[in-house]
Amino acid sequence: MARQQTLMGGFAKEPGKEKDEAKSNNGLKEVQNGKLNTQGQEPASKKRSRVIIDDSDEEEEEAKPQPAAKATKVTTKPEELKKPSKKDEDESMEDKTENETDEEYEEEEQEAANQSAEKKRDGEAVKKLAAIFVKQAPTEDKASWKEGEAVPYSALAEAFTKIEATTKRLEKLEATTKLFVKVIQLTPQDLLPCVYLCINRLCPDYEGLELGIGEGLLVKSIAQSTGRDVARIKKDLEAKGDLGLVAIGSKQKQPTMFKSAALTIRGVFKNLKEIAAMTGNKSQERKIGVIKKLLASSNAEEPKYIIRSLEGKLRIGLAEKTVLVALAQSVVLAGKKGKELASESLTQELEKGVEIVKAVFSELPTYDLVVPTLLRAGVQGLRKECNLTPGVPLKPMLAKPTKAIGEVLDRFEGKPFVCEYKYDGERAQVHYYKSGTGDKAKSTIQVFSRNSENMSVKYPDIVEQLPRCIKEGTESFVLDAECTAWQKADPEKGLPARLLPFQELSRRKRKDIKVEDIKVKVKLFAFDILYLNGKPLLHLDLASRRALLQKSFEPVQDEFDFAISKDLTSSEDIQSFLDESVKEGCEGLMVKMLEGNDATYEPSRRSMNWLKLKKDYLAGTGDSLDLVVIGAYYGKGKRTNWYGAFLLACYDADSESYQAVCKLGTGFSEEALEAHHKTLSALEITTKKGYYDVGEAKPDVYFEAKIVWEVLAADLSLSPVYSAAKGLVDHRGISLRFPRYVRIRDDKDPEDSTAPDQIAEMYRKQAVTHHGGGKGDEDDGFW
Ligand SMILES: Nc1ncnc2c1ncn2[C@@H]1O[C@H](COP(=O)(O)OP(=O)(O)OP(=O)(O)O)[C@@H](O)[C@H]1O
Ligand SMILES: [Mg+2]
Ligand SMILES: [Mg+2]
Repeated sequence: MARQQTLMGGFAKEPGKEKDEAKSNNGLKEVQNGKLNTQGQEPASKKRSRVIIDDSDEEEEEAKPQPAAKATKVTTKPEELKKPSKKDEDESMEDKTENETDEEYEEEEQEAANQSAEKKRDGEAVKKLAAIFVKQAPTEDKASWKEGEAVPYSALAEAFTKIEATTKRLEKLEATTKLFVKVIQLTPQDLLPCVYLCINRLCPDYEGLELGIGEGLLVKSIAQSTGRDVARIKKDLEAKGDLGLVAIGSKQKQPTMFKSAALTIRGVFKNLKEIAAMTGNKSQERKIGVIKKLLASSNAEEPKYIIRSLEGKLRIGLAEKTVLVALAQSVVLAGKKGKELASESLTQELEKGVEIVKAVFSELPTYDLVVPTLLRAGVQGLRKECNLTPGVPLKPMLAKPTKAIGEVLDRFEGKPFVCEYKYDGERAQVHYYKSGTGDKAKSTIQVFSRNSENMSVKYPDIVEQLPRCIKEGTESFVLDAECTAWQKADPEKGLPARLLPFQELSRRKRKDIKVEDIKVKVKLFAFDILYLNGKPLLHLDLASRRALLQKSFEPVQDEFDFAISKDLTSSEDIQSFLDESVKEGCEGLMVKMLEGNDATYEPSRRSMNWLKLKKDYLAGTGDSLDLVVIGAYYGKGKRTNWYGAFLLACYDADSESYQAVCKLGTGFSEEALEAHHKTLSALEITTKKGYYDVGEAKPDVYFEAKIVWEVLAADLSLSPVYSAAKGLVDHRGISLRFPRYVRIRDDKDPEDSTAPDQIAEMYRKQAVTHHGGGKGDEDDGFW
């Protein structure tokens, strides 16, 4: 059966998708041959549809979609942050010198607790779960379907209902693991779509297919499928605030005429993919057609989850990292029965499994390869076969903000570090690999954004320029670099070549770009290398990686260079290097640990081993924030035609909710206000979304959460009005004082906006700095 062979998520056999399917099957074939190598694959060149400023006539459902569980960071529970165990406390007390301040104690305890919290939490969860599984083997649970049959969607909806009903991570993990175990035992080919539905995604980010269907279209679909008026549905939506619930309610009001075939996991997943891929003429009607069918066949809680999946927000509190832990555990558990489960070593085996799956996934973040390999070769096989592979972008390492040079020196405590220019452009992860031999040999260059979006279409000039900087002997690589707007020297006017500000870069078109038409030239500044000639380099320290980087590439005028760097130690030298970087058009410096275990590359982590020191740090909050526009206030006086101010929010990945953080009305030029009005008015929605937590804020209109803005503030304060980071520092939320608009961040998705715990950290740090000095705490990135 064709369907059963397409483990890789390529169920659809529609015209125009053969390439994808070939790619998927190709990946599968290679995995089955016991060799994992995506190098023979075609580059994924599908582009994500995005909202573009000045392009607001795009249809609603074509707007930039937002997947739900795209958690890219860990939010450590506040109670775990604040209360290190008694033992930890005792141990850390021993090291302290007399003259350290209380704030420093707190900061250090917090840092230590934070660093190990995630590991401990996973370890404990695994132990507790093992105990549960020993008592009641998940492998012996009854399933609602038979071996080999397509897994019914109801099995997933039931698991979702359990997961949604609890706030305990352990219970969420247990329900997810049990479902996966059954799927592996009875219908393993459905595991991949099952995992994707749990994280509410359709494919890896770099393939660019996303959910996030607009409210209007969903309302219409519900109306048509249940024979109710659009106006009534909207009324219900205002009352209930959740389209999922509205869908269930509407179905209950509908007379049941005949019973249609039950939905299956693979069927729903295939339909979601089809809907997301529909574009162009009549796509709106076609989408409604598929959604209507899905709703017609759905029962009980199913319509709720279908609608929420389509919206792009599942909101059952199931973070991707929990799904990944469940995946690892279920693979370990699936083959075990009775006695084997009771064995002492089960806990260790589960812990090891989780560790391996997480480590491998951070290097090769694609379920399309990880899931089939796990099914075929188990956890041990996964470690052997799956590694960082050019063609599959990894989540970049991120930096911690600092407020003063003293803080940088404190952090590195005499260990060697390097200061580099912090270029103000766009992050570019450049992949290069060769495939085929002889006449068929070809090399592929791909440029990925910080969101793993394929930017090769936006930057055909990088693709064209790149081969010139590659030295002989460099056969394959993954580079970490910043792509900046660049002005060539003008000898006639006597002007030297120079960096251009970020705004110039954002003027570039995103689609249909021809190299000859490009006005804004770009230059690439490489600062790291993650893979070279067939070998991943993540585990080497930065000093070694840098040496390899410099050995393998050469600067090309106006096209490619290494990030300018200096190994400095004194604060005076750092200060003058910072001033110099700013004079050259940079944002400041990046300061990085150079040697030892703390200098490895940590994918997706906002690490203490990379610090950013920006020119405008020295006053204010230390860093700008990237916030989502969720509402607006009508303008007065000169601004009557446009919005006068906006309601901004941060994104909390754990609760999949947007938390209001401030009202913003300054920093805009008239042109900017006009352009924002054009973009945002197309995103207006009927009522506040259930997942917007706005506290006491009362904007005049709400928007779909799509647009991210960079914002600066004088400082942060506790607020009875706004809900951001509520409970992390205080029972009140945190708000920005004197916020001002800086620019649009179209390289960030709403889910990549500043997180509540970053805001809490900025607030705490500000309080500490008022007392002089103090360290930030480690953020565990995705993990
Ligand atoms: N030498 C460098 N080393 C590392 N990153 C650099 C360097 N020069 C410029 N960058 C850029 O700086 C970014 C980190 O600082 P920045 O404040 O711009 O982050 P951001 O994109 O706003 O994200 P966030 O604020 O979430 O960290 C990197 O992601 C990278 O794009
Ligand atoms: Mg930047
Ligand atoms: Mg930033």
